[in-house]
Amino acid sequence: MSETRADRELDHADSVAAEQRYVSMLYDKLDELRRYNSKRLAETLRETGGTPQARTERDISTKMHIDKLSQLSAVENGLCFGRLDLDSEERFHIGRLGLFDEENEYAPLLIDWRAPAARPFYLATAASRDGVIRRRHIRTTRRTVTDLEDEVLDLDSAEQGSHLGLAGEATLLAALDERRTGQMGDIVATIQAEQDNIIRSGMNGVLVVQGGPGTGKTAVALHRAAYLLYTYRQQLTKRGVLVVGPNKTFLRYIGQVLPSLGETGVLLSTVGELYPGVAATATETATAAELKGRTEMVSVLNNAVRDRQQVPRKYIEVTFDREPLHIDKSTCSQARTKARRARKPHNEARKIFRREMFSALALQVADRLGRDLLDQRDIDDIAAELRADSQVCEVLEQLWPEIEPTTLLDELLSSPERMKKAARRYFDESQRRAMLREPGSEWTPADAPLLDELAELLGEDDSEQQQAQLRQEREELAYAEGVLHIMEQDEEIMDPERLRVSDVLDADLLAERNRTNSELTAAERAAGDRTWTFGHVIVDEAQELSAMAWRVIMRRCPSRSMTVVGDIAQTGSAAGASSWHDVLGPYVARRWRLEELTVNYRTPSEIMSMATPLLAEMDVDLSVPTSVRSTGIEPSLVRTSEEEDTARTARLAAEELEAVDGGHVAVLCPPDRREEFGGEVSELIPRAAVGPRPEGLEAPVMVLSVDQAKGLEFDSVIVADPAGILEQSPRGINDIYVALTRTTTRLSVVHHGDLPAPLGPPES
Ligand SMILES: Nc1ncnc2c1ncn2[C@@H]1O[C@H](COP(=O)(O)OP(=O)(O)OP(=O)(O)O)[C@@H](O)[C@H]1O
Repeated sequence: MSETRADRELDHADSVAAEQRYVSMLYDKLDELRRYNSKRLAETLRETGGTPQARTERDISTKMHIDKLSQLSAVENGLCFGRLDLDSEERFHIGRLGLFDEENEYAPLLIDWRAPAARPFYLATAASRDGVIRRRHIRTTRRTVTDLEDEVLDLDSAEQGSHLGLAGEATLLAALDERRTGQMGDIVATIQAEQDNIIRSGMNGVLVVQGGPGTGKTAVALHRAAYLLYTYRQQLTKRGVLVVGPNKTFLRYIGQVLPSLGETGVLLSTVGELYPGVAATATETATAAELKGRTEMVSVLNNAVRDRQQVPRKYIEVTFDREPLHIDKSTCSQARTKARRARKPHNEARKIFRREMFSALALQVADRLGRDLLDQRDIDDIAAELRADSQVCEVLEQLWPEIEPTTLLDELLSSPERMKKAARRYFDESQRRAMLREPGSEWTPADAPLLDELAELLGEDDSEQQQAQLRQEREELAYAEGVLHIMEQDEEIMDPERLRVSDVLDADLLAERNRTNSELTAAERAAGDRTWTFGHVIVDEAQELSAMAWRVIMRRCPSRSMTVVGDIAQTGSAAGASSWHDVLGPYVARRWRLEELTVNYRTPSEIMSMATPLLAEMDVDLSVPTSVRSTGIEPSLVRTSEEEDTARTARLAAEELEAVDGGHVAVLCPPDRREEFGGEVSELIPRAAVGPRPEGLEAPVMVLSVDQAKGLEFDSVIVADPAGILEQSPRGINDIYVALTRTTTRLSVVHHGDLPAPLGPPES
């Protein structure tokens, strides 16, 4: 007898009910663990005194319970999302962390998605089952099971399978159709096979992940960080993992993904922030940024440092011991050669220069007094007097000053003479002029790698350490506040009657305890330390980095255990990459491996049909990713007049905001018209955010230039004045390509005059 629809619905309801029982049991287990850790933490925090060793042990156990609690609170949503039924009649539930049954020989109740046993959940196909007969996707809202999707892996399904080989297609599409929230979410429940292979690729060496827009490169990179931390925990907790992103807005956009996977020990940073103590956020011309990003700058900076190691033309006369003393060319020249030969950074070699100078000058003074009458002790005394003499010291300071990276770079970039001396072999006059600026100007992102390079050439100094210390203290405080917050949340869930943690501890006190026990995670310590080297480095939007920025990153990762993620076709900055080989060759020759992602999860096929022809215009040999979704919504072309285009765009933004019903809209326009469009849009939609402010991600509408929207996505995108974008960008077509592919659903192009050629033929 054939199964009726009603039968199937009944079966489905039974299955949902059975899964609900299992999932509820898992949440009970989670609560039990939270209660246990919370109690243990409260106990350790209340203990005082004891031997230093007892204190250290207590601190370690405090830290352990805190980490465990934050991990347990991170997995609250979507704790369990899958089940595997195997040929062997075994059944495993898959989720965000591992849970075990202590009373039953630690049998697994829930398998961490990163464990080898969970792998078939992502990889098994009907053609290659790996012992799996059924894969079940379990959808939940809070603690309630809302739906199930079963994939029976048999030959029938192998024949009917999705043409893109997608696993859990309905669950995947449901996830992709959700409104965007302004924050990237994790994809742990719906990782696809090609993504899983990259996530679990071995840690050593450089892995390059090339993929078109929306192929999940960022998502994959972050899940890979979580996977590596799980698999190589010992190695990586010591040195930490660094994720480098293009700007602060992007970092804020991706900031919740790792915590939602229970990982907090990862440092997210821009290249600029890797130089602690300096906010490199000012803007400058694209030309200046591009020139500063070239490798020639290494020689320029080297010259600029050597230019601070002077010898007088003849001599400089000072009065010492009421007699004239000549600080002469030959003495200085010999001391300088010795100091340079030591091959130490300038500020460290300075000590050698001074030591040589004081000894030589002491001999000069001794000669004057009659050297035969003096023994070595007398000469040492003279040298000591010279060291204490302010006039002598002042001259030596002029000849070989102690100098900080910020001072040197500021003086170099604001002095045509210094620039000429250091850069004339590499940059012509107009290029040098393009880099010049007022003394004391704010730092730009392209300055940060130069400061970092200079820090290497000059050597460490105290001020940098002090800044690092300050920053660390701030972070400790923020961390402690976070801990209290987590503990309070847990208390709220479990035991409202108990003494609140904040009644016995405050954030300052907890930060103080952390400071003394120095049990910060590697990532937290690394944030304030320029010389920190990481266990693994992940670089996102890697195509945008200049040659100088790559040098900073490579210095942070001498092991070259790296994941480099990007899309050569999306390179927007003139200093960015046009081939991975050019970028990586200088550091690892050909020893890097390439993986490609081929499926576009973000941009619907209707929009890719408009974006794809642009690839042909770029000088890149890349295939177009295939869209998973089509929405039936064609891109809309809105022709307007030059005078009207801002007002029309603003009206359209308001209409789109209604259409996306609680979703997010972006207006992407040429950089120099951002304020103009921003002003008009804000008048109509006061909550709109103009420019790349991280908190702008929460606004319903953002007005951005294309480079500021890199890596982000929106429910609706309006590309305003495409001709202006093409004209103003060093890689205009790439920018239009990026702009068109930021949308998950709706796209409009507002143009005056004919639509620029790459977007289609002129309208009749
Ligand atoms: N397996 C998946 N399951 C669910 N969503 C996914 C999956 N893979 C990617 N996505 C979603 O697709 C969108 C694009 O992902 P992501 O931003 O990582 O792509 P990208 O390759 O970095 O894009 P771009 O280079 O254009 O910035 C995101 O919303 C992401 O959550």
